[in-house]
Amino acid sequence: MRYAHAVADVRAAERELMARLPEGALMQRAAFGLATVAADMLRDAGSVYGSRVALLVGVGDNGGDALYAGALLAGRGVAVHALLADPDRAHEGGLSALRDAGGRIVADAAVLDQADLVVDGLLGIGGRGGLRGEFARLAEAAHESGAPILAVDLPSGIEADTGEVSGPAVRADVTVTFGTHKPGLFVDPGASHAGIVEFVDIGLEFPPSVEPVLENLQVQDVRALLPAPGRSSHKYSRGVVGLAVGSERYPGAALLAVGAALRSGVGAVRYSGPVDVVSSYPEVIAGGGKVQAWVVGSGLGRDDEAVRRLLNVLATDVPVVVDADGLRLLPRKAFERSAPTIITPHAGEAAALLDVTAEQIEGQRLEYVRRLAQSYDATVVLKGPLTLIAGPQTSRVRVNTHAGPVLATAGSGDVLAGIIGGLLAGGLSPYDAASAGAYLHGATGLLAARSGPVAAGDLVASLPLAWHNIQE
Ligand SMILES: NC(=O)C1=CN([C@@H]2O[C@H](COP(=O)(O)OP(=O)(O)OC[C@H]3O[C@@H](n4cnc5c(N)ncnc54)[C@H](OP(=O)(O)O)[C@@H]3O)[C@@H](O)[C@H]2O)[C@@H](O)CC1
Ligand SMILES: Nc1ncnc2c1ncn2[C@@H]1O[C@H](COP(=O)(O)OP(=O)(O)O)[C@@H](O)[C@H]1O
Ligand SMILES: [K+]
Repeated sequence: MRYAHAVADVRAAERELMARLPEGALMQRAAFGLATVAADMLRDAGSVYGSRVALLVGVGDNGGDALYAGALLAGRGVAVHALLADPDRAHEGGLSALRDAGGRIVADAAVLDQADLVVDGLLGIGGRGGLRGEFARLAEAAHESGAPILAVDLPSGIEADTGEVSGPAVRADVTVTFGTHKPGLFVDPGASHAGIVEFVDIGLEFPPSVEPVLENLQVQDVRALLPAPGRSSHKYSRGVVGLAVGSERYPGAALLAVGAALRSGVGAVRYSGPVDVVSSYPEVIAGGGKVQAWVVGSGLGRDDEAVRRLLNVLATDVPVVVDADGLRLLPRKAFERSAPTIITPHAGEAAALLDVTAEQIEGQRLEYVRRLAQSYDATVVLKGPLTLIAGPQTSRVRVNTHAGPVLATAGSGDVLAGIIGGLLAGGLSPYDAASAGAYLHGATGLLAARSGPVAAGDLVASLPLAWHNIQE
């Protein structure tokens, strides 16, 4: 598992560690990690020795990290130039280290045009709001230069705790983050500014009483969650999932969701609805019956019959996944259920559920995924390039990073709903089913994309191998 911690907790962990270390040791660790990544980038682009690096330096320790890393690079034969957002307030120790190593402090931003790499040390976890004044001008000039940008700790201008971006902000190619991930590196729009995130361990420790803000499942976490049939398993003990999805108008949604559910580790799949799924999937049991979880909503349409099918499912006492049209039809009180509910909105559906705009959702995804979980008393899968999962009982949010834009194809959401439903019937908790489901869905996309452009049916076809690869 990877974790992201709140700034206040990072500061506390930093204080605790600093008290046990010689002064400046922590910044040296950060700077060493930063310089190592910078040197790797320079080497990949040609060579370290003889290359040119420009540092953007703010007024806090983030700028200090950049200056000390610049000194290390200068010691390896790199021409390092530092541009200071506020020369009177730049990190003193860092400035002298850079000068002593042969680096130069300059006022002319033209150095950016010759740079092989720009290091963004304008703002770190002390930043608030978008970049102001000279900070914004330096960032703008760096973008215009076209040089690759390496952000220190996080791209300057993004909110570390939320990923919100309320003004000018750096768009980095790579971000080196220290001690723990920052929530803003996992939540859009901030995460989309970070590029590839490299983690540098500086020895920060978090006591068990400190809750991370975000959890990011790794392959071994998903492996531990996926149900594995045992010697004495039978089809009913493995779980039966029911799907009330698809309609005469949207038959494809039923085929996709059912196809995915069949490959999600369950013992059997029941289908309730007007679509002929049995011709394509003879394994399916047509009609209702006892199930351990339901999926409802994908391709349901929005007519009276759709409402009837939705309410029938919501009236059951088993966990339910509500997707797509089901979310549009949902009366708020329908969530007063005896069993858990999972909802799988994209930003547009989330906006309708909360009576706000999709832009508001996209701008504050962490805030809104939590708000949805609270106000609907449901586990929420807020879909997008980085899908967030929140539960009604926990303030911890999970994020799925194992995905790619290949998933942005019609019917992809139906596949996800089928996978989550299957995992739910297989006995996973709603929170685990939703987060492992998002990972597995992402894995099908990444796998299918190896053979070229991908249709949602290819995600279904890739599910067995994606599952197998996770189990290896
Ligand atoms: N914690 C750790 O474990 C370790 C931390 N380390 C490093 O320290 C970094 C944090 O350093 P930090 O606390 O000095 O804050 P930092 O972000 O450099 O500067 C904040 C200052 O900028 C200003 N300012 C704010 N917003 C602004 C805006 N929008 N536009 C313009 N200016 C703005 C504001 O000043 P103001 O002008 O408001 O007085 C504020 O005081 C951290 O990210 C990591 O890199 C590592 O060295 C080792 C381990
Ligand atoms: N750019 C992207 N990168 C990664 N995943 C994406 C991206 N765009 C969409 N997705 C994922 O693809 C799926 C799309 O689902 P949805 O919006 O319901 O589409 P549809 O209704 O066409 O099935 C979601 O799981 C979402 O997280
Ligand atoms: K930065």
